[in-house]
Amino acid sequence: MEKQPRLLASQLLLKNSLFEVSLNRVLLTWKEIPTKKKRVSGGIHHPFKVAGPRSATAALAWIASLCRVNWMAHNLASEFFFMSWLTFFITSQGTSHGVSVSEILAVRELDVDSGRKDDGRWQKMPQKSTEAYPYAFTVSYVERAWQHRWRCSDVTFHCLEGALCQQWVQTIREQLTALTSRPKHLLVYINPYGGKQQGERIYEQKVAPLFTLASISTDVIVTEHANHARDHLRTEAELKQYDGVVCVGGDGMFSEMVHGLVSRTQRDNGVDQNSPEEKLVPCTLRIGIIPAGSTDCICYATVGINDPVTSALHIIVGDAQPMDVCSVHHNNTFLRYSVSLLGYGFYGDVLADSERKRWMGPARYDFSGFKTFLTHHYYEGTVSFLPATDILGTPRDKTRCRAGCFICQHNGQLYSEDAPEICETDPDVSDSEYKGGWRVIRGKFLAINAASMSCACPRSPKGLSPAAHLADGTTDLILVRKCSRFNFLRHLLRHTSKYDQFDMTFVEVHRVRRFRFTPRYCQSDSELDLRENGKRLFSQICRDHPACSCSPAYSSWNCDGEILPHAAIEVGVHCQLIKLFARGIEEQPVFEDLPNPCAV
Ligand SMILES: CCCCCCCCCCCCC/C=C/[C@@H](O)[C@H](COP(=O)(O)O)NC(=O)CCCCC
Ligand SMILES: Nc1ncnc2c1ncn2[C@@H]1O[C@H](COP(=O)(O)OP(=O)(O)O)[C@@H](O)[C@H]1O
Ligand SMILES: [Ca+2]
Repeated sequence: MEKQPRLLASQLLLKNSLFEVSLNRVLLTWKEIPTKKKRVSGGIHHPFKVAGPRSATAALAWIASLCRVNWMAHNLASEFFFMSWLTFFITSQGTSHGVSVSEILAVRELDVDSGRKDDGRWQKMPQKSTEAYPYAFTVSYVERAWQHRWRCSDVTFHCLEGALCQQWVQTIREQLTALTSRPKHLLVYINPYGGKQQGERIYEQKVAPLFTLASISTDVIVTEHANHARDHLRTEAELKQYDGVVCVGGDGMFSEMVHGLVSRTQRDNGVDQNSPEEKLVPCTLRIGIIPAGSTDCICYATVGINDPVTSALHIIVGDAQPMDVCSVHHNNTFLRYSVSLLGYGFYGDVLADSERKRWMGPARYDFSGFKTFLTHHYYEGTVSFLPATDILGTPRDKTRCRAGCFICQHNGQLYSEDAPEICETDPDVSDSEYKGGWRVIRGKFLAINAASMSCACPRSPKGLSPAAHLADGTTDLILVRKCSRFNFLRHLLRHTSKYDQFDMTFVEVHRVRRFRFTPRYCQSDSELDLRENGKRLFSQICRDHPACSCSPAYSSWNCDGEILPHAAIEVGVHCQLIKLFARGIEEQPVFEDLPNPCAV
């Protein structure tokens, strides 16, 4: 990294030891000044002094718990490396600590005499420092914890003189003000009925205090009915005064934000959403999501964890992650947008069944998932798709979409240059054909899924399509053909293990820019409206299947947790149409459970 000029450098007291503290445009660092008196015996006390547990006993307990968790999570070989790394970590004499200025949340002066911070919070002051170093300031910053979690950590420095203390506070504040990507004013929507109905509590207890700490002002709306947030965003909200919109809820609530914002942007720019070929205008406002839902796959796949504090901190530091959005049309009429899963067959049936069991909370998906698995329905139809052949990456890659993803950058660039679509030559598949660059596949499917991102969630930490990208302008079309119950179970279980769910003869996956689906029994003139005419056409099917152990003619589409009213749809991907307050999943050291000691 280019050496940055120092803005400030002082000797300050931290936990009764003198530290050389320095600040430049990118880093705040503090390094203990060794004195004979303060020499620390046994390495364990030292590295944890600032960033970890507050005593050696606590540190040992903490390490023990990490080992326990790690033992369960990793195999023996990785355990060995974990212990070697930990031994190195414990015995190293590193005493420098650093935090990136972009991850400082706030700085405040401390009223040492009263032992009270200027935000009204109390803290215990060490006796020695109050006497010798009577002025103090506290820096709150992002600390990385286990499995992609972020936490707010504090470090308090004590100064000999009040002027020096003020100079530090003022300089850090100036640095923070210069970070223009940080939001100052947010519009927040809370769904009080999402997930375990904890949205309001989560916001009040975990998120609002962090926004206050970071001097972010908010207008908060607790939604009163479904689509309240969508309609407010689309028509009423005075968006110019906000730096972003935030929802507290699940993927359904996030979908409302996307619909409100995307529709508003198209309307303001005179774009007709009903035309499937229309190029949509990207939204400028960023969307934040505080997870309080049932699946929380948007958070899981963009941040790495469904943790409200982590998501709030990503909003505060002003992260920006572009994301693809699929538009779904039927007969040149706009139906919905999708950012995660479009699923026909299995996931459509799970959703349709689970909607009647909302009272069960998130467990409804497990119940309906099991029930749908037992029914084992398949659906006939034709899938046509435009393969994305001009891009980097395939759905079978081992690499994953991570923070600063090169594939998303590269393919996003291609998309904005409107690169021509190139098509493969004839395939050697009996029930598929090519038509003008489109590939056509007819068959009987247990599931047809389009994953525009990995769709990782607590039920499936690697997701429906582990190598899918958040912002590459494509969606991964997964076709699961009719197979035995046993094989389908094997396929489903592979979503929860390290084994490849696509490496099965009845599963195929294609990275596509557009696709269409037409169910076999689709009436071309008056297309069946599933919402009004939800009954399944068993009688038609039974003529084809005399034994009558058959499936209904139609499933429904699960579009990010909403049921679509039509089975025949056309889908197009709009590259990087929206931006989230996120940065993609950060790469972590091999042993993810360890905190980052911020050593420089
Ligand atoms: C026998 C073991 C089966 C394990 C299968 C696990 C596969 C799970 C993949 C789930 C992908 C979920 C993609 C996200 C979909 C959400 O948009 C949607 C709505 O979420 P929310 O608003 O929070 O309610 N969730 C679902 O459709 C749930 C699907 C669950 C299927 C078991
Ligand atoms: N106040 C409300 N009352 C009823 N439904 C609501 C309300 N606010 C939002 N919704 C709807 O609730 C649905 C589920 O919300 P979501 O936050 O995604 O929770 P979950 O993850 O449990 O499905 C969304 O489709 C949203 O439109
Ligand atoms: Ca994508």
